[in-house]
Amino acid sequence: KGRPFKVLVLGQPSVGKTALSVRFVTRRFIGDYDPTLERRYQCQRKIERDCVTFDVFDTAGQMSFDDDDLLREKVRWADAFVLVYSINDRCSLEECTRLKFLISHLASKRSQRLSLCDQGCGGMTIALVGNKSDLESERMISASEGLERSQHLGCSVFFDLSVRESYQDASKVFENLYLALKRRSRSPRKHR
Ligand SMILES: Nc1nc2c(ncn2[C@@H]2O[C@H](COP(=O)(O)OP(=O)(O)OP(=O)(O)O)[C@@H](O)[C@H]2O)c(=O)[nH]1
Repeated sequence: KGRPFKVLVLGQPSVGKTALSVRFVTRRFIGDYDPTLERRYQCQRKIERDCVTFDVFDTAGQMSFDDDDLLREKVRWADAFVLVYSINDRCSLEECTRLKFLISHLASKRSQRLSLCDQGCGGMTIALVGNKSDLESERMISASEGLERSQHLGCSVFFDLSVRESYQDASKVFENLYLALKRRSRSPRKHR
């Protein structure tokens, strides 16, 4: 109790990682940010009966992890992950797939080294988020394709949403991620 729930937000530049994190923490949609900065935000939410402190690490897109060491450090830090793509950019969805395999690889090395069952034998709690659904006319990835990909990648949470239009949806990403991790830690022996 009292330990923050640490969430790492990842994805290609300009998909809306900062917009999503800021929307969740402040309820506001803020249009433009300095793309070079990494930011960390904290906030508290009551979820079911728990008072949860969220620690959200919004990574800068440009460091899209060609450098494995940087990512390794962050994977070690995080309890759960949010992978963001933009529904009008297919490359950004492929980047989420790449990041999922990269973080799984780094996390499995971590649990092997420690030889412990960490959050369900190396399984990870991940949300896949397709952002900018307000740009319907530019859509390249349907919601059902996004959902299918999330299932294929073993993600616990999927949303096709617009951070611009919905605080509720942005907030649910983080809340559902917390609930998914909680469910999972209740059954720690379950393999994925
Ligand atoms: N139409 C629309 N634009 C959005 C939405 N969310 C974010 N944007 C815009 O997308 C652009 C990039 O948003 P950011 O939040 O800076 O994206 P990021 O992934 O943090 O980008 P980097 O910091 O470069 O990694 C900005 O111009 C936002 O206003 C959305 O839901 N709809």
